[in-house]
Amino acid sequence: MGVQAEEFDVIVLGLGPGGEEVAGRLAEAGLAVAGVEARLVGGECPYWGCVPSKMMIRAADLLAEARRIRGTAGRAAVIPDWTPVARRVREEATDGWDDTTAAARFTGKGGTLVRGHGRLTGPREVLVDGARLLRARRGVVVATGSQAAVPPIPGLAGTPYWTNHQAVEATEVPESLVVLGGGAVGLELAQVFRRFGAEVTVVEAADRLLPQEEPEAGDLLAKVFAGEGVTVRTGTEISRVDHHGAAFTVMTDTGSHRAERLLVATGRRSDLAALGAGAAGLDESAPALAVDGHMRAADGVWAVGDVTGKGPFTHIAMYQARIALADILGKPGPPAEYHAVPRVTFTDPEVGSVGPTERESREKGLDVRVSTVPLESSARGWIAGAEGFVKLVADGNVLAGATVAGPSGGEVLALLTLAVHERIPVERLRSMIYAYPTFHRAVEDALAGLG
Ligand SMILES: Cc1cc2nc3c(=O)[nH]c(=O)nc-3n(C[C@H](O)[C@H](O)[C@H](O)COP(=O)(O)OP(=O)(O)OC[C@H]3O[C@@H](n4cnc5c(N)ncnc54)[C@H](O)[C@@H]3O)c2cc1C
Ligand SMILES: NC(=O)c1ccc[n+]([C@@H]2O[C@H](COP(=O)([O-])OP(=O)(O)OC[C@H]3O[C@@H](n4cnc5c(N)ncnc54)[C@H](O)[C@@H]3O)[C@@H](O)[C@H]2O)c1
Repeated sequence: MGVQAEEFDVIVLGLGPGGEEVAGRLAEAGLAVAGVEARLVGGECPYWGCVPSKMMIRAADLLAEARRIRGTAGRAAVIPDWTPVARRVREEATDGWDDTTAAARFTGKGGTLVRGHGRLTGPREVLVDGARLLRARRGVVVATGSQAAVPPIPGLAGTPYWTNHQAVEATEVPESLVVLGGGAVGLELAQVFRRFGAEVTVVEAADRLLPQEEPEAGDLLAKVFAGEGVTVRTGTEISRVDHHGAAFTVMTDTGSHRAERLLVATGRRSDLAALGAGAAGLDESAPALAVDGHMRAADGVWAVGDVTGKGPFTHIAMYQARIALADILGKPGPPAEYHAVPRVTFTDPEVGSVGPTERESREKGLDVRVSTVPLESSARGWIAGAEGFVKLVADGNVLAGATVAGPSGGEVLALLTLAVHERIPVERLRSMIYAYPTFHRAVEDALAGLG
């Protein structure tokens, strides 16, 4: 190839939450580590994902809470202003989409930051921007994450549609917005922009919102969204998108929707061919890199995070990073377990869930028992007038999965995540004392309902 290779112990390809964690800790352990990053050190989560979106949600939730004052605590005139939200996202969350601090964090640990697009050219070899060849004695950690998957809808390509990037970077609230996709990204952002005054329509191909979660969750969100003035179209196929002047037109099998902006939130994808996975002996036509319990994808190749397809969450990327790290350092602990993966959609009400849904449990042939109680069954839920529910799915005498929808649903979920993770018997959970009057007392009622 004619290019002199630079030698390292480990090359980490992609420095999102997963890659940054492995690379930083390996460097701290004294290994020679090259971290290759095409965009910003920190990845999707801090710059265009979890952190800025939750900052936007926090602001939108404050507006909603203020609007609840009427009839309960007096009167409040609520005047939304996006300026402080955009400022916080720019200044506090993302540093103006500048990763100087994050890069210094990595290099301060002794890592070598290599900026550019890396491509595997062998199991232990990465070529950056076609010019700089890196070779790893121990191996490569692939942590290249995922990007917005844009469906091949006629007319869509070439229009100035938004993905999560432009939505998070927005300095103004659009007058109107069509959101394609009723998953976590679409629903969280739809609710934010609606609460700040946009006319919002959500178009979801499946027959309900959040189709990967319990049907009760999607039904509840559809009801709440309708109450807030969001138009929800489920079971809807999009046939074409046009963009003329300052407006999009989204044509569907049930009618068309016009809006100033169009947000595509139809899932994520990892492009294994673009990172040269085949050169490392990996199947680059697969949707994700297959890994074993210690994150090994092949001899001398580990993979962590979204690219593994085990759950597109920052907590999964960081969990896997710790496991890969131990394996690379020759101190492997227990293999990864995925029976108790928690996930939270930060809509209001929040939907937190862990383990399989009822349907998935039945498909797996588990000994399924189900109990669902409304959140109002807890005194606090009733006092707060909170909409939501707790749904438990038991497999015999242990919980396989659970969903909590309501205020702080993701926080209440913690006790159920522990129960599922540790396979605590239902009888033992029933014998526990639940503080009065908390939202989580609904869990006690739901346990009683398991029979
Ligand atoms: C709007 C939104 C909100 C979200 N909210 C949450 C949330 O609340 N909670 C949660 O747990 N998760 C959330 N997620 C998901 C979370 O952001 C991801 O699961 C997480 O960022 C994945 O981390 P990762 O390390 O696998 O990869 P990423 O964060 O995707 O980072 C991968 C990095 O690799 C770089 N890269 C890719 N290919 C190459 C290459 N060939 N060469 C060099 N560099 C490369 C990229 O530039 C990127 O910086 C959200 C996602 C979105 C889009
Ligand atoms: N709070 C969180 O932890 C959080 C927040 C945001 C995103 N994420 C993760 O990031 C990932 C990506 O989120 P997402 O919401 O983009 O993906 P998703 O897969 O969760 O949802 C995408 C939705 O788009 C629908 N869809 C697909 N093609 C469509 C089409 N042509 N027309 C209409 N609808 C279509 C799907 O049926 C699905 O409901 C998710 O897996 C999510 O878990 C997590």
